[in-house]
Amino acid sequence: MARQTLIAGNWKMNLNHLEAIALVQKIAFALPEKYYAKVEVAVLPPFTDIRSVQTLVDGDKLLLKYGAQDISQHDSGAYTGDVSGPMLAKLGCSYVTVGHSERREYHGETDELVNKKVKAALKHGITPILCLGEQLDVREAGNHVQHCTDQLVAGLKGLKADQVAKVVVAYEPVWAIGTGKVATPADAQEVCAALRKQLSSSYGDEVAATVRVLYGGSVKSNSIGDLVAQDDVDGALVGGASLQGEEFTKLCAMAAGGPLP
Ligand SMILES: O=C(CO)COP(=O)(O)O
Repeated sequence: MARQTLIAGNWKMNLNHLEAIALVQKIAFALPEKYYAKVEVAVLPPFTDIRSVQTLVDGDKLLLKYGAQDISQHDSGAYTGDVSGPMLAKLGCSYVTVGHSERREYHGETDELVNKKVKAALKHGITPILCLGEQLDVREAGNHVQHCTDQLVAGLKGLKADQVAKVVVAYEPVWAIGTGKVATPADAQEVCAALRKQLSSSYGDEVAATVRVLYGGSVKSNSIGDLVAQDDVDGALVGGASLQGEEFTKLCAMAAGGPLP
């Protein structure tokens, strides 16, 4: 089965719940339902917005999916500030990003913790979007492919093939995040193809052909088309451009092959 393109908007720490409602309404209004047949669209708001987004999506039967930006490795207990898989599942979250470079950098998340969080998401029926990617110095040294495949192997450690088949992988080179420097389609393809090859050698061709591999880093409506045209790029994890209704809608439409709504 062909992999369906996924565009996920990572809002990061932006927009309160009222602003979240306004943005989701804007997307729902501007992106006609026919586009959802070609592209799956998800938003990943801050925790405080999820309930409001859920109410809107359920109430208006929107085709838009939603999820969270982090998940605790624990199910419940004395873990101040954490939010658990059961809580996110109860809110109808379809996706959760795990191991985003900002969490690795600012919250000291290690591959080991990221691996636990991937397992926590799967345990509660939430699709983890396993984020990985190299810093600029790693790329300049020519070690980016090895770095990314190592992070993939570590993030999936201990999972069975049928579990891996449910994971989404997001290649986000750190030097491209929030910098306006989008990777070239060929650069994105190089790493995404290497990740798929790694999946194939660890879990078999069928799993490798099922897992969606996204690209993230300064993706805009004018760059998404050439990125998703690559064989191994199955969509994008979008930061800044996902905060603007019109631009995000345009980006989703372009990912669906157009035309603009
Ligand atoms: O980190 C990102 C998505 O997770 C990318 O952010 P930008 O699209 O703002 O570069």
